[in-house]
Amino acid sequence: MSSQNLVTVTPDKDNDEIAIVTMQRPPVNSLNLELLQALSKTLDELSTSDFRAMVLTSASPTVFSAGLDIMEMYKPDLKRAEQFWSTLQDVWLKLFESNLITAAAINGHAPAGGCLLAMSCEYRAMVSGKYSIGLNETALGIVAPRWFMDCMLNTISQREAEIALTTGKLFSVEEALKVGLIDETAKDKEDAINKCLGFIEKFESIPPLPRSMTKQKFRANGVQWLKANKQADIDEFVHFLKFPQVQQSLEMYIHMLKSKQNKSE
Ligand SMILES: CCCCCCCCCCC/C=C/C(=O)SCCNC(=O)CCNC(=O)[C@H](O)C(C)(C)COP(=O)(O)OP(=O)(O)OC[C@H]1O[C@@H](n2cnc3c(N)ncnc32)[C@H](O)[C@@H]1OP(=O)(O)O
Repeated sequence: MSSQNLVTVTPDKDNDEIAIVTMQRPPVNSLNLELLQALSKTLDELSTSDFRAMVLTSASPTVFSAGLDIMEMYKPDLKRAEQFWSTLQDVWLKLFESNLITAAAINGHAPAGGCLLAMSCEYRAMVSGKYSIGLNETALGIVAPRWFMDCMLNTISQREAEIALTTGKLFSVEEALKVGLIDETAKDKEDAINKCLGFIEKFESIPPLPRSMTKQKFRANGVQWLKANKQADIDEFVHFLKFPQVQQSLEMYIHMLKSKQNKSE
């Protein structure tokens, strides 16, 4: 699949000022360099378009996004790893600070980088079911970067965030609702999108510029550090990938994912 098709943008059927942005990298929308590049390009295009709002969702029936593609971190080509991390930083900054009203219709699992994308939006409706969402990096033997943490702190309390991150917690849909990691539950994807549209409607009579400036001021603390330390953050990521223990943890995690599949056959 060409990178152009990894993300689609379609106007909402009832309101052409709202973009439905769909990630479609089967099987689980894991965020590899190409999907991140497609998201980055989409966010650039949206920022200069007539759309005033976007709903981020997924074409998978059970997964919003499985987070970063682990294969980008396992025995990586270091030049590509740099580009990968830099593109992830850009996607996060563009989404977190977007002038548009942003909402996530979380139609399935959203671990780690998937949770980051959802938390970067202003509103989250998640389909009920046996899905999970959270920053589970420590469970993989890796450490969520500071800006992932800042993003979670913009969403739930510091105490809940610290416990969740140190334990690598993946919240069930009910737990996520209880701590405020999501705003609403939905019965299916269409319902989740409708709930996001309901949130977007609240801004019908609010002028866009003061709205987006207010949002960006609220979010400024979280982004300042990354903007000032972009290269240092890339260097740290690449350095981190060189640790044998990190590679070993990733290898074990990949085996675990594959054996999980064998068990259910
Ligand atoms: C000191 C400070 C230093 C800081 C430096 C930075 C350090 C690095 C920090 C990096 C931050 C990382 C963020 C991340 O996002 S890591 C990724 C975390 N993701 C996960 O843990 C999710 C893993 N996946 C799952 O749990 C399940 O796949 C899921 C529940 C999402 C769906 O389950 P389902 O049963 O539907 O699907 P399968 O498990 O059978 O998966 C289908 C195939 O997809 C492959 N897969 C799944 N997830 C990933 C992934 N994240 N990356 C790559 N590939 C993935 C899976 O292996 C199956 O593949 P095959 O069909 O080939 O077997």
